[in-house]
Amino acid sequence: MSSLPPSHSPVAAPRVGVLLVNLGTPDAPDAPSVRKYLAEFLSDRRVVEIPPILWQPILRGIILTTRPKKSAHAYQQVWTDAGSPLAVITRAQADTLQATFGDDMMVAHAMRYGEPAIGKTLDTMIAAGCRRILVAPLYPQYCGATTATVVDAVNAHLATLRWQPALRFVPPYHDDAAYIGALKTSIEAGLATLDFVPDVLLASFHGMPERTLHLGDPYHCQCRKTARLLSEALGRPVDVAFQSRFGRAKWLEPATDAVLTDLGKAGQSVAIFAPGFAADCLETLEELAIRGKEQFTIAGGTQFAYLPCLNDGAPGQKMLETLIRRELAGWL
Ligand SMILES: C=CC1=C(C)c2cc3[nH]c(cc4nc(cc5[nH]c(cc1n2)c(C)c5CCC(=O)O)C(CCC(=O)O)=C4C)c(C)c3C=C
Ligand SMILES: [Fe+2]
Ligand SMILES: [Fe+2]
Repeated sequence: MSSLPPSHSPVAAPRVGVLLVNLGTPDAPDAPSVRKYLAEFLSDRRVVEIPPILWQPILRGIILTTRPKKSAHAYQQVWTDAGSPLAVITRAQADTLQATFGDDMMVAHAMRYGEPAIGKTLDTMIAAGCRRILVAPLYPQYCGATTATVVDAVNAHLATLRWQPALRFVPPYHDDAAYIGALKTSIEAGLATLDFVPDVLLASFHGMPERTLHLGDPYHCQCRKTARLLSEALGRPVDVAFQSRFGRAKWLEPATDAVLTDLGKAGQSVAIFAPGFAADCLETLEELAIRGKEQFTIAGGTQFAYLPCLNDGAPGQKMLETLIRRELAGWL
């Protein structure tokens, strides 16, 4: 540092950085905060592929005037003293990895929508000396609406920089032995706490418009492959359903709510879990554990269990460490 001319901007010692990225969540469980979040999320052309000239009037005129109040009510059911579950858990995942890797490496987290924003977090990492950054989109199954939009946002920020860091991305891990093994351990631990043996194990993945499958998005096939490998690892069948339908288009089927209703009517017991979510969030805690249970019970079902996501538990953290160490080869 001492050899730099006085006019030279300060240069931190070089480090490797890891950036975990998840979807994002509102700042508070109230309608204005949810509106701000949904406006950013649903304006992403990777998420809603309708041309903006047609979509923006629908978004601004209908969706953002009606949905925020309803969604805020849903967020209130799952909000914690520390904040939105997705934010709390993602932060804990990054903090635990930071402790694992130690101070030679910097572990940060960011959200694709809302805070902490990807651009600002990359700036902080670069200012701290991260000249090599590994970005880990926390989506096991690749999807244009999730993984690709993270890659787009990171690259868009790099396009604004004079001095770019070297960049790598953790690839989708839907069939990785470390991921399947972590799911198996976590699901078996969850099943061991139940006072019944479920007739059906149901893996619920976030849905997508069906047309994305026909357009070549590998998401559907990767969800199916995860379920098949998990079924082989557990040594028993795993059924698949897709949740959280949004809008009027046809989405991937079968729909989770319809499957739960059918299982309730048939008098079958169920343990449901969401392997596509790295962290519990609105879509798992409210849609599955609360509303899904209601749908199942109203249909006549009696034995229902929701098993948590990998979150910041030991199996999930070990898996993230394994994936990250592998992708850092030659950098550490
Ligand atoms: C895990 C993968 C996800 C895919 C694929 C995905 C696609 C997708 N989602 C919407 C619309 C909404 N999703 C919402 C919440 C939400 N979605 C994911 C993940 C995926 N989405 C997560 C982790 C969350 C939870 C965020 C949280 O704060 O806990 C919402 C907001 C909530 C609501 O108003 O219902 C919407 C809207 C679309 C349209 C889409 C693909 C086209
Ligand atoms: Fe979603
Ligand atoms: Fe498929």
